[in-house]
Amino acid sequence: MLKISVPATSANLGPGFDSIGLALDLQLTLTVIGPSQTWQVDHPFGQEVSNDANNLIVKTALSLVPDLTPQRIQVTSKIPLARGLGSSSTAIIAGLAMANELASAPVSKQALLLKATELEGHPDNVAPAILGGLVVATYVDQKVQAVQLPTPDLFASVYVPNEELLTSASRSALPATLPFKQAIAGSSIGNTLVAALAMKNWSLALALLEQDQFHEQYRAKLVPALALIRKMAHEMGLVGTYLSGAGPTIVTLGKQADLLKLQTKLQQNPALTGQYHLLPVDAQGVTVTKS
Ligand SMILES: Nc1ncnc2c1ncn2[C@@H]1O[C@H](COP(=O)(O)OP(=O)(O)OP(=O)(O)O)[C@@H](O)[C@H]1O
Ligand SMILES: N[C@@H](CCO)C(=O)O
Repeated sequence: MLKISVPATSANLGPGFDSIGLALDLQLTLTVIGPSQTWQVDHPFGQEVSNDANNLIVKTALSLVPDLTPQRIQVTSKIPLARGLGSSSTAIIAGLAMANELASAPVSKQALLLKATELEGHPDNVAPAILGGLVVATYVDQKVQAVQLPTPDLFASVYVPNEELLTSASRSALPATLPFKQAIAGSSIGNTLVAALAMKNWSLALALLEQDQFHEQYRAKLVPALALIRKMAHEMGLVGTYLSGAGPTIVTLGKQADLLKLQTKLQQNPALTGQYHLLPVDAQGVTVTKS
């Protein structure tokens, strides 16, 4: 039996738009039961997600290895769909990893990263989901370059609103161009964030997480919880709140004990009735086990 596990990811990390991502310990697990007449996908997502060859996992697998024998597969996942925790990336990577294992000529991890990035459109979810931990990556001219930074000694307070927000809808709120001065400010903040993360200067990193210039201000109207949670965290002396991926999930990074207190306070607010997770970083990335 083949089992594949892929972590959720929180992309952007403030100013790291389309570039920085963190793997979190909330997993999608795919089990390949065995060959079948047709593709069959048992999953917990209801009718919104197809359970045959049209499923994103299967379509992705077939895009890598078109002549794969159909299989019966079982998917379990606690990662909510279309909420900013990289669910589509977990499906893409699970599909690619399955195809790679079943193929007669498997491809390298770097080739899988390129293929996953092409399918997702940007590397900030797929790169940490493959490599684990904290990854900074760029995808320009069909070329992906990814660097794994030291795994941060931080936890993530994750607030998941009840409503879905598709990445495509959230990207349509973004401007076509940025003024040069704003782009330079955004880039310098992002660069300094990467330096702070590399030097394990967590207090500076947490402050810079809140200084994005690329996307949060344009998406703010779609994600009212961002301003609210940031304000409530500030009232407790905590910085490090940002919009996870395309939203609507809001993440605050910090020390586990501080985040527990923050969540207790957030849960008392009648405007914050979504789901809460307090997650460690996933340092493994995708894993494959055979038994
Ligand atoms: N396990 C899965 N199996 C099949 N399809 C999936 C699975 N997970 C996600 N999808 C598809 O991906 C869509 C969500 O992708 P989208 O990029 O909008 O959000 P996300 O990946 O959860 O968030 P973000 O990219 O902001 O982190 C779902 O509506 C569904 O169509
Ligand atoms: N960087 C992407 C992540 C979501 O897929 C975005 O913010 O749109």
